[in-house]
Amino acid sequence: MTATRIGVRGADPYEVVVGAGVLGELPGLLGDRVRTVAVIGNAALPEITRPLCTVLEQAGYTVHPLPVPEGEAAKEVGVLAGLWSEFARLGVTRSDAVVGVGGGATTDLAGFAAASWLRGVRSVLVPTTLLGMVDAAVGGKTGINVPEGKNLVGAFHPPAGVLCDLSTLISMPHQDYISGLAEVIKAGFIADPAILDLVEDDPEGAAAPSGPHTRELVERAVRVKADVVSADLRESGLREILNYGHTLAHAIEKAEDYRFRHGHAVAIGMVYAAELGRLTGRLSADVVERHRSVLRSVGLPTSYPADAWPALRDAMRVDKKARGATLRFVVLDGLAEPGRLEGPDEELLAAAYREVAQ
Ligand SMILES: NC(=O)c1ccc[n+]([C@@H]2O[C@H](COP(=O)([O-])OP(=O)(O)OC[C@H]3O[C@@H](n4cnc5c(N)ncnc54)[C@H](O)[C@@H]3O)[C@@H](O)[C@H]2O)c1
Ligand SMILES: O=C(O)C(=O)C[C@@H](O)[C@H](O)[C@H](O)COP(=O)(O)O
Ligand SMILES: [Zn+2]
Repeated sequence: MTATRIGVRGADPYEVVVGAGVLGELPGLLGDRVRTVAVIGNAALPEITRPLCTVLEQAGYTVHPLPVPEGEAAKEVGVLAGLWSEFARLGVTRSDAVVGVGGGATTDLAGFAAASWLRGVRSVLVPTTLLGMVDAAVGGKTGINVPEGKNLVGAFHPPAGVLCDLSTLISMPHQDYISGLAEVIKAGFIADPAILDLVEDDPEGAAAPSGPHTRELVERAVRVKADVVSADLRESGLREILNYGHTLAHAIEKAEDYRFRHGHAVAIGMVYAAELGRLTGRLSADVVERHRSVLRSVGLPTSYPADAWPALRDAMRVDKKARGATLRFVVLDGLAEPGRLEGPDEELLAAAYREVAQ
């Protein structure tokens, strides 16, 4: 089957290539001016990283594999500092490139390592999770976590290309795949409700990496993201819609010391945002219920402990959409009609939380 190429427009346009068995496309995305490639790969995925390094070596690149801890443990300043030392030792220059191979945690780190080294070297991202393909690797948000909050240190640094080889999804742990579905469903609520129809028609198929609609779901979600970031790379307005559900989600991730899957937190956060919309008279109860039903149909959580509220409320203060002490939320005025809720009062915030509390 041929690969699909989805363009991301902007000052430095690039392509997101989607298909099965497409790792051979990597040299084409790196370009022929690059000589040396630092491959920052999730250490738990040698069966993906090794063949990819071979593809690069056969294409004539000098390849330096740099394994990093799997998952969220990669998004730490110590790991990033270790990569800077490696870049210095290897003599990585501005004519070289970084390739990031792994889930969203790995590509966020690799992207930021590329953004920060020599004030920016070329990167190509090879996401190996559903979440990475439909969201993290596309759009140029890169970064790491700090104890004070999620993704608080980072940069906008668009990749030179993104390679989504659907065959890498087969080995994914089920719960991590489900976590990625939360971002797919998010794309459905904010922009492309056909995604919701596909999931609702066959939740079991949607929850399987080799399901009948996997490719269509990936491509639809990538198109949503590509269109948004093409119009607003630096999140000066439109891009905020991709943050639907994330204000509460990041607070949950912090409260759980980053051991709670991102997509699971986003699922709960979307129900919270939907409740904010309903309680302010902007969103119908039917659409709120649709959030719960579609998320639950694939096994995503929609509630969180009641006693967590004070800590979550405190953590939401550092949300990047906030302006000073004023919290700002992405809410829906209807399906695919994202809007903003500015400065909600404390009672409204707590009332919406009571609707998700268990
Ligand atoms: N930059 C962005 O725009 C953006 C968007 C969404 C999410 N994110 C970030 O992405 C991260 C979450 O990404 P994720 O869900 O991909 O998590 P992840 O990178 O932690 O990967 C999840 C798990 O899957 C394993 N894994 C990855 N690929 C595999 C494969 N093919 N086979 C078997 N196991 C595999 C990993 O080892 C890990 O244990 C969060 O840090 C989140 O903040 C960033
Ligand atoms: O690309 C974006 O913009 C997003 O908000 C996508 C989110 O799914 C993603 O989790 C992102 O990393 C969150 O960004 P943050 O700026 O809130 O840290
Ligand atoms: Zn997200």
